[in-house]
Amino acid sequence: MKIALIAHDEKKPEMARFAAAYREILRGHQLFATGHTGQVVADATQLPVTRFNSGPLGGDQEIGALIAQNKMDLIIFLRDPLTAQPHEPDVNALIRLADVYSIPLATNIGTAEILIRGLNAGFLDFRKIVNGNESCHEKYE
Ligand SMILES: O=C(CO)COP(=O)(O)O
Repeated sequence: MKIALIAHDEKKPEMARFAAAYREILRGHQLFATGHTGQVVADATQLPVTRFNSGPLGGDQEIGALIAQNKMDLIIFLRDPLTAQPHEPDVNALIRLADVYSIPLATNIGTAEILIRGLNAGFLDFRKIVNGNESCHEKYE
């Protein structure tokens, strides 16, 4: 599965603890992240992370583009609800696209815990069917 990990600055320590705690689950998947979060996750886990631009410089939009192409299966986005973000429209756009394409998205650590354990338990296997259908469509186009 393709997993996007994103955290606003105040939530980066929480993301580092989360990624380290669930390293054994995350290592079986492809990890993507906005720029600084990617560095935090890579440092915490020593796992490979594909890093995009930093959020304020377009990283949220880059991940949103992957969602629109059906190339993202799970998003953990630890948002800071107490700090105004200069790129709030980009944050909202990413969350909107996750809703448009029905991609599981956690915006806080409580939901993130449930989704990562659900991933490990196979609850996200429906994504394989969605991805399989995409291949079928490509085959007949
Ligand atoms: O701002 C962000 C998400 O909106 C995160 O960006 P960074 O991971 O580069 O700090």
